[in-house]
Amino acid sequence: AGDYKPVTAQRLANPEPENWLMTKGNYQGWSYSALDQITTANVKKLKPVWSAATGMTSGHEAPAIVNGDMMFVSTPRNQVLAFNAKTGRLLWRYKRELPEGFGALHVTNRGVALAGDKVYVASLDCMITALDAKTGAKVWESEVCDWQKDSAYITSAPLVVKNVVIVGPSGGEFGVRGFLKAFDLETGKEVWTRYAVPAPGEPGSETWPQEGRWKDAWKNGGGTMWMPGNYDAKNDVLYWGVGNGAPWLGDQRPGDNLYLASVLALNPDTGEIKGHHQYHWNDSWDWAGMNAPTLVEFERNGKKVPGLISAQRNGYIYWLDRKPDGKIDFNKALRYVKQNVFTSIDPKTGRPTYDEAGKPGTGKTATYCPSLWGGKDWPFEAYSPKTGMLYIPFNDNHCMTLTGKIQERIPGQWSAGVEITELNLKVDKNAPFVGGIQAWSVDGAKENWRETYAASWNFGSVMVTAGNVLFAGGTNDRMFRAYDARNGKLLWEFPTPSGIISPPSSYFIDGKQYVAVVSGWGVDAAWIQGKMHDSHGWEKQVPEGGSVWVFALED
Ligand SMILES: O=C(O)c1cc(C(=O)O)c2c(n1)C(=O)C(=O)c1cc(C(=O)O)[nH]c1-2
Ligand SMILES: [Ca+2]
Repeated sequence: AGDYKPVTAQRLANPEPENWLMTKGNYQGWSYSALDQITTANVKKLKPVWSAATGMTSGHEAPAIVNGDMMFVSTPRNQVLAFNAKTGRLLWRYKRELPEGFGALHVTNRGVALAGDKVYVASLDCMITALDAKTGAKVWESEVCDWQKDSAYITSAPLVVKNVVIVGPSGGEFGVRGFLKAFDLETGKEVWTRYAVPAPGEPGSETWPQEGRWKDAWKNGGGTMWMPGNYDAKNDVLYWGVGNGAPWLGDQRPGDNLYLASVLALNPDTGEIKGHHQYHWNDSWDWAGMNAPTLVEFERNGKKVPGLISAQRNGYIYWLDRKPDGKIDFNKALRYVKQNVFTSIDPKTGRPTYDEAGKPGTGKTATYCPSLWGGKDWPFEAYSPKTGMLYIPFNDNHCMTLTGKIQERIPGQWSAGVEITELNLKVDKNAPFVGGIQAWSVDGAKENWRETYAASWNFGSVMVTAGNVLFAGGTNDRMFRAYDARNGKLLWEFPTPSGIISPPSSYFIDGKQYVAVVSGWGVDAAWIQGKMHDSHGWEKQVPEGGSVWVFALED
């Protein structure tokens, strides 16, 4: 491909339907394709066009990113593959060896970012690397974190905004104080850093212990920003989700603990905080708030207003007002799975009150629902402007019993305040399902339809198209499925070699619409499957091994 079309800021702000230039397809985070060649009427005729093994096991969580006829797929263990998107021919392979002694809790990667003639990828060992899109040759690399000293690792896809590429490390279970860093696209020089937990004296620090036994809690307080953010290009505001508290037990850091379990509105040029909303204070469940909300407009008193919507791990869907200056106002929150902790939500502020019996503490056992994986973990929701619905891959009928303790923080080791062997997941044996998809009308704030899976969790992102087709993997039976986005009717399915936890994407070349997805089960989905084997007798393992799949309509 000698004619690689540079990915400009204008293209990112207004992506052509033919391409899939970023993880969720657009800056609003819609996971929506405006292509409509594949429809509810013809999707039955979808056939595989090409596939390719990635050569990696573990969880493949990156979408196929497409610009013109080039496709980029990142895989576990620091690998990027470039294919001809039409033929499947492998164009180049970049691989970065993991340093000796490296270990991480989640050995995965959620995708690359594109800008200009470069491909940006963050790696488990805390580096961000710019590659030449045409050849895969390394152009620059910069350090985001220190995997040894900070016990941090990166799984997130970076996000490009104007002239910077932004990413943050993981490590909420290792006591990492979360942050984002922005790097200059051309030189790789660091432009800004924004910590999610304020240092003493900074705004928000008053919500952390200032003295006494826990006065240093902020230093390892968590709040990792391990999922990519979204961006309001019109008002130039970045929205990024903030993860769980560290350790998990809130009584080891008394206070609300801003900005844990929150969404932050940031100035993309400086990292300055312009607004925030905290979903729940003093996070004690690993429920986090790392999923950036989806940018939509919703109806209020017959008028469309700019808003943010998201299904959070804590079991509630949030409608928030998005102000041009970055301020975020609470509008409403509705429960979408069983939740036994919030007893009420303040209608003005969104602040919940808790049933203390459902809040684990140090030496205190509590059972809470949903379990730490939440109503929805990291998989992306999707929004269709055609149906006006938000599609949520969800899991219900599961709870967790935890007993907190004081764990010494040793770099590189689990220190969440609970023994990793004592994560007591309890799935209701009488429940008719665990995983599923819910479709909610954004304006009407009500559930329109749902699909449920009797014998599987759902660990897959969903993607919706202008042909009103909703594509979804996520189940342990290895299927890739297409639903009617209007009513949830199953229209087509195809078994892939492994289970699918990567987000589907769509693109268009030479008159043909393609749908791509990466098969490759692993990480938490695989861990949970093992637990379900023990408790429910489900198949112990879903076959592992990554492969890229591309589908189109038969001629
Ligand atoms: O606190 C963190 O830094 C952090 C990072 C990650 C990650 O980077 O994948 C996960 C989680 N937490 C987490 O709580 C979680 O449930 C989870 C599931 C997965 C996955 O890939 O299936 N990653 C992560
Ligand atoms: Ca976590």
